[in-house]
Amino acid sequence: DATIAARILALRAELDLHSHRYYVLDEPSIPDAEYDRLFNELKALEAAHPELVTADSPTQRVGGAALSAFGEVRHEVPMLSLGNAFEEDDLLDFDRRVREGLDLPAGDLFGGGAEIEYCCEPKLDGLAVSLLYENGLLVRGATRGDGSTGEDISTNVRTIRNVPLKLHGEGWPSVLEVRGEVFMSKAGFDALNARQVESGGKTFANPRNAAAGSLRQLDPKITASRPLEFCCYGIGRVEGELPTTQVGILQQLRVWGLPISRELKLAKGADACLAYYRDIGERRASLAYEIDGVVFKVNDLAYQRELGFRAREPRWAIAHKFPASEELTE
Ligand SMILES: NC(=O)n1nc(-c2ccco2)nc1N
Repeated sequence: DATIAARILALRAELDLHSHRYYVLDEPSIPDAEYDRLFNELKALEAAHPELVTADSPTQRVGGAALSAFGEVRHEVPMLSLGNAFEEDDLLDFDRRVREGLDLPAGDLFGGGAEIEYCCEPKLDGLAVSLLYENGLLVRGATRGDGSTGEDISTNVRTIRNVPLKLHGEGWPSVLEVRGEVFMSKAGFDALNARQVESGGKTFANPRNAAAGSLRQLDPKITASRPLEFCCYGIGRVEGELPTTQVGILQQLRVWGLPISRELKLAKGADACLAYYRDIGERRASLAYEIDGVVFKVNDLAYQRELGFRAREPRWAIAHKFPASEELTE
């Protein structure tokens, strides 16, 4: 009846708010035990009134039966990998190529000429994923695959606790494809391997393999049991309005409930990018997740479009890698 339906809607709204504060704002608002109590109350009410269940209810994260195979997804906007910089000079070359590509003055010996603004982030070492939202609802998830065709992992991405099943607030585009990295934290990885040893399951070599193996499970219940996280870093297909800078878009995605990197920064010019690279490099061991470099992207989207994509890599972005860690060379 109406009061039950109202209670169900109130519980969903409250649970979504707590998830948003916990996963996106990093400001938990209630103890986990209280969250679980509300969640169980909603689960019980929905079990008694199945006709009131909707796909965006927090109880609908873990799908049903295991798939026999993954469907295929065609990426309308190709998901490309990044070109690499290894040395400082490679980064300076990148900045020079960007300025040349935009017909901007190369800047005199003393670094004159308007500096290019870059959006800076750590390069998470997980696997790239596309999430498609239509009218604010999560309707599909896909792996990068070969950049043009990926695997449909929609039931599995729904089990990732910090992926919103429904966008927050309002004003989001009717079609919004977001791209980001699915990864496992160092602590989550260690705990998973410990559990695998206990249960006689196989252990994983590193968090990236663990994330890939967990996400590409045909049984969503296994994926749901793995400590996966998602971090947004860009967009694909969009029908509607978005801010006109990379940083502005990411900050807007966060408002709509999508998690972004807490290390996001705007840098003016190549020297500021080098300072960011050095700062993240110094803090790398203490980060909660594995990274293999940092990523610099031209912040102005009009500039990004003007620079376009060379063959298979964006001209407007570069991954600046750290030296491979010593254990890899043993
Ligand atoms: N792995 C990672 O953290 N990435 N990957 C990109 C990317 C890949 C292609 C365009 O952008 N950006 C970030 N922060």
